[in-house]
Amino acid sequence: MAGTFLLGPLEDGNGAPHEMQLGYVNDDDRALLKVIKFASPTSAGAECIDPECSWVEQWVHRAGPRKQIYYEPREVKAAIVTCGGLCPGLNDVIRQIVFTLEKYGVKNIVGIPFGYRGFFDERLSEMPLSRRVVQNLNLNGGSFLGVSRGGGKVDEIVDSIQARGIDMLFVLGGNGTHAGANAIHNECRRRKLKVSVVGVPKTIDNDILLMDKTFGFDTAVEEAQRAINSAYIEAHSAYHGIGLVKLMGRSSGFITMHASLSSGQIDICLIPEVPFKLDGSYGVLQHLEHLIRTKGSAVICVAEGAGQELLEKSNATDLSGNVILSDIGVHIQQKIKSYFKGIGVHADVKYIDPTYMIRACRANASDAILCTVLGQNAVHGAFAGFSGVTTGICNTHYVYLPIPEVIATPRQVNPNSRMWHRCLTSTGQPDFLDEVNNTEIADLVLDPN
Ligand SMILES: Nc1ncnc2c1ncn2[C@@H]1O[C@H](COP(=O)(O)OP(=O)(O)OP(=O)(O)O)[C@@H](O)[C@H]1O
Ligand SMILES: O=P(O)(O)OC[C@H]1O[C@](O)(CO)[C@@H](O)[C@@H]1O
Ligand SMILES: [Mg+2]
Repeated sequence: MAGTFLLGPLEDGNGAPHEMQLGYVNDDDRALLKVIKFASPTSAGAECIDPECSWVEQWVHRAGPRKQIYYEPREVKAAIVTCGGLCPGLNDVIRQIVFTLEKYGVKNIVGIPFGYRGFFDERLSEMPLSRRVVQNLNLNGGSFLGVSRGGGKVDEIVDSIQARGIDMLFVLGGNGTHAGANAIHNECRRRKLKVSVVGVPKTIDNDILLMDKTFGFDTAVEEAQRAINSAYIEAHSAYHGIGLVKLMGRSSGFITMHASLSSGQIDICLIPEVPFKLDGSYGVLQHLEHLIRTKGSAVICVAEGAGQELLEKSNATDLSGNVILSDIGVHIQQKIKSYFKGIGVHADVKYIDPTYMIRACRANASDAILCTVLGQNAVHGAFAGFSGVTTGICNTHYVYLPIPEVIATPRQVNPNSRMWHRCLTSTGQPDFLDEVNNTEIADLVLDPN
């Protein structure tokens, strides 16, 4: 059921609509996924398939509107769902999906409330969406539709999709949400349902593979700097002041690394990807003592997933099965206090945990643009007949990627990358490991993951 997509209500000189001849993406357009040819596996940030670092060209579908579309817009029912934790820009993406669907001529657009839960909790009703409803959503953080974790069997969700007559499902979420979206896509295929399931990756953690970044990340970094700046001011205004800021990042330290770099106020940056020890020689506490004795103050930025091996495990999980982490921020705060008490040196520790404040704010300008492009491309992808894909930006180009490829593992900071080395140069911190563990660094350097 292919048709022609008119690019908006453009008018000729006489006020009559006309068809845009340019501006479409050709189905065979591709973007190159990797753009560096590494000469050696030891080269900074290298990702190699063999010791020679053989060059493998990997191409992905270019995103954007196609001249031929797969659905008849007036017959389409489209649904949007937002799952997982909050992220700046969710409302911007919802808004752009609705705008773009309406441009195609889709009339039947609904929001599924509170994540996947909205598909199976009978107390929750779908929300009709239109330009009028979503017009000002971008002015606020959060999700207009609500979010949730956990629950819902894929079978039941697909039963619900079938019963509601949904043709296009736009799924905004992180790794877990995308795993769900892929399972929904597979089940729809198994039942031979003509449903396009298209993802838009959402995560302040920036932990989705293959993409330059995910929406919400820039805003999170910018907001994190406010907390870092407060910690810096507190630390520098106190006698032997130590500021400690904990930021989100369950398994990836991107927010912590980028906020540390951009603020320029961090002396010690701790992320999940790089092991460290607190006690003993080469430990964080000893370096902190050195900073207090030489500079008089210090600021530490730690990702929530860092140093988990130093803490007692709770083994508890959230509703989605994600491990509930022990609080590394509180732990470090206590360790600093008792260390300085033990050596008889005054230390004034101020601990700031801005995590939810960072996640709940509205998107900044650069994320607002990214959300606009991703939201619009999600709709173009569905109309092109794609399913089981997600939208992203790779090497500055907008593309569609198969969901399994981007969620195979969480994307992590490569400790051998130039960016981590820039961070170390900026903070001036040493490696917080003793000689025995220094072999672990060598392992990390050679491991592209
Ligand atoms: N493997 C899976 N198959 C089907 N559904 C899943 C799977 N993993 C997670 N989900 C569902 O996806 C939704 C979101 O998952 P989760 O809470 O892990 O958030 P997320 O999308 O990873 O976002 P965040 O980055 O905020 O953690 C939940 O409703 C969860 O039940
Ligand atoms: O407290 P919640 O809502 O489960 O979310 C916390 C999680 O959200 C994330 O930011 C991902 O969205 C993780 O880094 C963090 O562990
Ligand atoms: Mg997740």
